[in-house]
Amino acid sequence: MVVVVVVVVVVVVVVVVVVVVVVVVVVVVVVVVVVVVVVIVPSNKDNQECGSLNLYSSKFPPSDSAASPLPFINIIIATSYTTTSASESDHSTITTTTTMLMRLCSSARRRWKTLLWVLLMLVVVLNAVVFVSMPGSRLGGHHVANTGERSEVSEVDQVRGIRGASHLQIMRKGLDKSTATNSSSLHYVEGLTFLDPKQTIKKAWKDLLHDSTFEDRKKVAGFVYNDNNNNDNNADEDKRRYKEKEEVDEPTEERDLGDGLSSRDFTATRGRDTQTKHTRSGGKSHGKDSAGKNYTLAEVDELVKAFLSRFQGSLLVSNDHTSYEKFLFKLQQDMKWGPRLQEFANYKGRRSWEQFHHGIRQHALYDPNEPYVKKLTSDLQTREIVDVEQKEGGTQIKLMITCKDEGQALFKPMRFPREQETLPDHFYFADYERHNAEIASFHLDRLLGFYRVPPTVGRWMNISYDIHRVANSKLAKTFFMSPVGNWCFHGSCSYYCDSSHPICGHPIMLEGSMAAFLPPLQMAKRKTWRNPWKRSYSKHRKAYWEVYDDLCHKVKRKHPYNEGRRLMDVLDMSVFDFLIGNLDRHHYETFREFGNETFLLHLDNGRAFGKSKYDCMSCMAPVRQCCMIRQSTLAKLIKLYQGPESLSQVMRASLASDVLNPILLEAHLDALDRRLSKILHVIHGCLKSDGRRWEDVVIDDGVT
Ligand SMILES: Nc1ncnc2c1ncn2[C@@H]1O[C@H](COP(=O)(O)OP(=O)(O)OP(=O)(O)O)[C@@H](O)[C@H]1O
Ligand SMILES: [Mn+2]
Repeated sequence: MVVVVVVVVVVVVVVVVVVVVVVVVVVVVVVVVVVVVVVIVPSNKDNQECGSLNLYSSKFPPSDSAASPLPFINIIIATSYTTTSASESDHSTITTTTTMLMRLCSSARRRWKTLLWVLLMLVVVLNAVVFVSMPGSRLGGHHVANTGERSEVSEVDQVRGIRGASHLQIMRKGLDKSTATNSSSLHYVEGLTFLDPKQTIKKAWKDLLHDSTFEDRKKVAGFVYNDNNNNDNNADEDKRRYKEKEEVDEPTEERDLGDGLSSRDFTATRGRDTQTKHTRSGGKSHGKDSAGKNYTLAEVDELVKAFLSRFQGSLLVSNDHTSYEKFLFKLQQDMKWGPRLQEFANYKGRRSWEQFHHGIRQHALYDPNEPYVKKLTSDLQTREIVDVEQKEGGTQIKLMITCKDEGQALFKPMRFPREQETLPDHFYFADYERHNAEIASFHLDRLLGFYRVPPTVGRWMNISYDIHRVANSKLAKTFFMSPVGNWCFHGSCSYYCDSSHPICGHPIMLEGSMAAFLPPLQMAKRKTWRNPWKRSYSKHRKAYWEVYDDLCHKVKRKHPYNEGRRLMDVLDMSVFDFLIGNLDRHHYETFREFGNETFLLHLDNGRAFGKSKYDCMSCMAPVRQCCMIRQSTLAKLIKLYQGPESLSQVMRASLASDVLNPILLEAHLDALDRRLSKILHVIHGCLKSDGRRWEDVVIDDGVT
């Protein structure tokens, strides 16, 4: 009996002791965890991860610092950050406390083992329960331990949810994030206030944008960090080297320029005072290179002569001294425009982007003579930005920008300097896009009187103020500061959207192209068509038309190419792509409600102007294989060949209006003149071969 009583007492005492020990351990663990999570971890995080980024609020942490979704694992990780000794710093997730308990478990006598394991589990569960109910835990329902920001975050998220349905509707409800409270917590350009458009004296800012040279602006942009100044020196050095290389690379007598033409063919007529040539030098001088090289060809001179005598007296032929601008204006006097898009026909609106949508017609995207076009390009370049998100689709990062006037634009950032050409071993489809190619393509399209590219301008963006401040959370997470202190982001997409492909400011200002946004698809549906002369997009295969020459015969018989303007539009597109050097025209789009008798939208010209010394003769395959060209297009090309101004001259003058000028380096402008001659050479070849008549080759479909 006594023995039994003693045993019971001993057991009770032991149990009580164990319970007391466990309670003490639990209390200690809880206290440690609370101290670590509430006090140590946040400050530790700031110091460890934000580093030089502590200019920013908690909305700008590097994305990989995001907390683990499992809170108690977080605690353990956090504790191990601060308490593990050197020997234990193997990034395991075991805390000092849990290690202690585990050691106790393994060294205890067998009968206590089970009990201790249960206690260990209890401690872990308790940890979890305590953490889940703490502010700052994601499972607890709060994002950051900043209560002031909490409601705003969820409100913005809510708005974004609706935004998915109709962006414009939400914009119309007066969402203006530039004045929303989130900007208050974001110290966007501390220490760089002179670059902040809001704080800079307006005039100085205007001067910087409009009256300074490109070099001046680059210097200002790179002013803050020495590293960048060094980079500038390197860039200058590269430029010098590039120039020297250019001289070396200058086409020599023997060099084949494609399509069987060698530079000898061009120089053969150089200096020859033909009737067509002498007028070229009469053009207004724009500097050393403005006269351009003489790309006259004997065969082309012959074509021009025949054209002039054939169409003398019509609008297709002008006086030798008539400027190209005047010639184009006259030629297009009786241009067909057609009806407007139904949705916008009866609403002109006051804002430039509304008038742009109102101005879309069956036969052209815009009318360059309407005042809204100038207003639109200026708005795209200067309007305050109130919302930025990534535009889905396509391979490269592009941003959908909303300005304060609710106008929207597609922004493509600058990825590398203009001097950098497409690498020789890169396929066209692996090449980066160029913002300046988008801008230059708009100008060329307008000069050719096509009006099929949405108005596109250059814009300097303050990465922090214009983009990050108003970016949605998904995009905002990808912002960071590069090792030399440049502001960067990479967005999220299927290719090229990671930290090895950053888009960086210099140190904070970034160049890019802004293309006016077409009406939302819900209001004006578009149809995407496969280009019959699409490339294979394979390293190994060739497309049918690259192997056989008879694709045009097949295409001509097929709907919608067998009637109306469509085939001629595809040929115009081929001329356009050859001039800009764009191999990436896999598809084109049209506005559905205009049916097939409508113009083709020339969207996505970002891969153009990649190689100034190379002429993509295969881009001309549609024209060469069909041996056809629209009459008005030929007339414009001949006028530019004839002068008084060359294509490079009118392009140079047109591009000068852009804030990012120079848009194209001289080598690319020069290429335009060379390529123009080559197009006319192809047409000459068509007229000469197989006894083709003019009517078979030069097609008048009534579209000018
Ligand atoms: N100005 C615009 N307004 C509205 N939508 C546009 C505009 N420009 C382009 N888009 C749409 O966005 C899509 C993607 O644009 P774009 O083709 O320029 O991107 P991308 O990344 O170069 O594509 P890809 O990788 O296919 O070459 C286009 O197919 C077009 O439907
Ligand atoms: Mn593209």
